[in-house]
Amino acid sequence: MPVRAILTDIEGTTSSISFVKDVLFPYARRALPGFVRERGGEPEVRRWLDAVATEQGGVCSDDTIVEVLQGWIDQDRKHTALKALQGMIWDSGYRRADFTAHMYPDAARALQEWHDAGYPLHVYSSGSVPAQKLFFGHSDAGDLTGMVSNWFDTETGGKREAASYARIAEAIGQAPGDILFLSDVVEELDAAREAGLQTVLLDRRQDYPQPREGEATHGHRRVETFADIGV
Ligand SMILES: CSCCC(=O)C(=O)COP(=O)(O)O
Ligand SMILES: [Mg+2]
Repeated sequence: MPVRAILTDIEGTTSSISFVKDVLFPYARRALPGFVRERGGEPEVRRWLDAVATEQGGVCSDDTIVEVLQGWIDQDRKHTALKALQGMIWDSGYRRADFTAHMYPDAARALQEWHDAGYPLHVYSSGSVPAQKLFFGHSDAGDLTGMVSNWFDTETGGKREAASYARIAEAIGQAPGDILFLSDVVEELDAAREAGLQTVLLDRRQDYPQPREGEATHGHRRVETFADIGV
């Protein structure tokens, strides 16, 4: 089937899981107490802190909210409030050049080639849209934001829900069957396939030392790098 647009995940797909788990998450974990102390009064920050308190059953002190959020980081919870707050914290890390975002060279190369060939590129990640833009804007391969037409996060819906992919297809104005979704998580690919998208599983040795083969691929086409996708 022809592909007319590409939708990609970030962590484990364009970029290594270890950069997110070993650099970004610990950075946010450490910075959280100071961030909440200094910026907890800003409406855009308070809105998400209040969302955490509500989920905990009501009124909570800021110290408790910080502990809850740090626990969610440890569990890799893909909670929209956590992701929004993490994005705000990483902003200063990127601006101070404390780190650049990992981007596999094969991913940067393929995205550039597809962009040059006229394929619209879109991103769908559990990271908040501002965090995605920071990530692509401060990547090891330079500022890649100009290549991306649309950004989607969990405000569009969960990545394991077919309805999210239907919403994305609608938003970008493409028939679901014309969109190729790339991810390292089979449950996300299952949801995308249910919505009618084409799918490819990224199964990178650095991120997944044990190849996912046979039933573990859930029938999705499996590649180890973007160079093998061959749009
Ligand atoms: C792009 S922000 C940093 C990554 C992150 O927080 C995350 O949860 C990534 O999840 P993904 O959906 O890209 O696998
Ligand atoms: Mg991923």
